[in-house]
Amino acid sequence: MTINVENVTKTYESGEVTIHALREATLKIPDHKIVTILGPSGSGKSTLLNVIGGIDRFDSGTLVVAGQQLELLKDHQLTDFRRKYAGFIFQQYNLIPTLTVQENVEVGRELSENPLDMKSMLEKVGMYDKKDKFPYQLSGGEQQRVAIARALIKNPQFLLCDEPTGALDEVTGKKILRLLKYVNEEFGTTVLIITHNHGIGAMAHKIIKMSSGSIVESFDNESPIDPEKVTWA
Ligand SMILES: Nc1ncnc2c1ncn2[C@@H]1O[C@H](COP(=O)(O)OP(=O)(O)OP(=O)(O)O)[C@@H](O)[C@H]1O
Repeated sequence: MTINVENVTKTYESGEVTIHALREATLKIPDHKIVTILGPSGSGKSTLLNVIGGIDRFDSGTLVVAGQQLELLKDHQLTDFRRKYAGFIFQQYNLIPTLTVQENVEVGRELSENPLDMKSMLEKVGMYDKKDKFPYQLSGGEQQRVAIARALIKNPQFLLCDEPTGALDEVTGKKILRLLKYVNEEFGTTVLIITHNHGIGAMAHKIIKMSSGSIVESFDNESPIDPEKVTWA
C-alpha cells in the first residue's frame, strides 16, 4: 500500500476560530493507481495532498507513505522524504521565469540521487524542441508539461497534482491528462489529482469525495476511460 491515511486530523487556528481542515480522514491508496479527489471548495482536498506529500504536518492520526510513518519523522527527515518520493504539480505551474525549460527541469533533477535522463524526459513530455525557451514564450499547456517534467525527473513514487488542468482549456487539459496517464503506465507512478471537474473521475482507478474535512466516499472504478473521452465540466 503506497499511502495509508488513518484518522488524520489537522486544524488551523485563525484568531479565535479553529478551522477543521481534516477530520479523522481515513483512506488507503494502493500502488500504481490514478486517484481523483473531488469536493467543494474548503473541503480539505489541498490539505490532504499537502500532508501526504510531507509539505504540512498534521495534529493526530497515522500517515504511512512509501513505507515511512510521517508523524514520526523529524523535520529534516520529512524534507528528505518529500525530495525522494513526492512530485508536485500545481494549477499555476510555478516555473522560475528567469530559467529556460531545461534549467527549470534541472531544478528537479538536482533534488534527486537517482534522476532520470534529461533528454529523454524532455522528449517524453514533448518539450525537447523548446528546451531553450523561457516560460513566457510557452503556452499554458506547455508550461504545465515542463512542470510535470520537473516533478518527474527525480523519479518520484507518487505525483500530487492540485488542479493540474484548472487553468487550461479542454483540448490542452486533456493532453495533460493523457500525459499523467502515460506517466502512471510508463513509470508506475501513483497519481493523485485534485479537481473540480467531476468528469475527470471517469479516467481514475479510484475516486474520493471530501466534505468538511472528511472523506465521505471512496470507490474503485473498474473501467477507467481514456482521458480524451472525459466529459469536460
Ligand atoms: N494556512 C491556512 N491557514 C488557515 N486556514 C487554512 C489554511 N489552509 C487551509 N485553510 C482552511 O482549511 C480548510 C481546508 O482548506 P483546503 O485548501 O484544504 O480546501 P480545498 O478543498 O483544497 O479548497 P479549494 O477547492 O478551494 O482549493 C478551509 O477552510 C481553508 O480555509
